Amino acid sequence: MSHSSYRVEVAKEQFVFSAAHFITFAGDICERLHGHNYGVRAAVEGPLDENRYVVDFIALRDAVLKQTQALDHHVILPERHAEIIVSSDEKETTATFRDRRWVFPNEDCVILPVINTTAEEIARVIAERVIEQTKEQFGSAITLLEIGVDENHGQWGVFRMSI
Ligand SMILES: Nc1nc2c(c(=O)[nH]1)N=C([C@H](O)[C@H](O)COP(=O)(O)OP(=O)(O)OP(=O)(O)O)CN2
Repeated sequence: MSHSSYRVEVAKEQFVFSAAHFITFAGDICERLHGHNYGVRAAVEGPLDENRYVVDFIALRDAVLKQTQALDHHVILPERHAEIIVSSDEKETTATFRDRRWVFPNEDCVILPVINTTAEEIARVIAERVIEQTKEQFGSAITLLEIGVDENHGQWGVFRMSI
């Protein structure tokens, strides 16, 4: 049986956010704090509406842009890592990994509901927020949302959710 679908994609030059992070990998290796100029793209699938749109890609563009701007020029920290412990007081946010410690002004930080601040996990958080932000406008029109986050000129983490 053949299968056909419609899809809109947005991959704009403005979808860049410059942010600092560090991840752990291979069990107990913890990167040094470093930055990336992250790129983002988004795609939505679903049937065509009365405009012959899947969704208005201007609305999708604006929703993605809001999320990239929220991350731009911040330090991205994980909320759910077992060993990177993040805590904030009224002024500062402190992250620790074993005997290492980083301290930042609160306003410089974005703490995300992720285990590790990988491109894949950042993509998931952006996807969840885009869905939340557009749910009234897009309603039940969309069957799939995909968000890609590029860490370094072609190294993409992609999250796809069926809706
Ligand atoms: N699937 C994933 N793999 C990797 C991720 C990721 O998010 N998902 N992340 C990393 C690290 O964050 C790493 O810092 C990637 O940064 P990058 O600068 O690309 O790494 P390089 O060591 O190659 O840096 P250069 O400065 O370009 O030499 C790793 N893997």
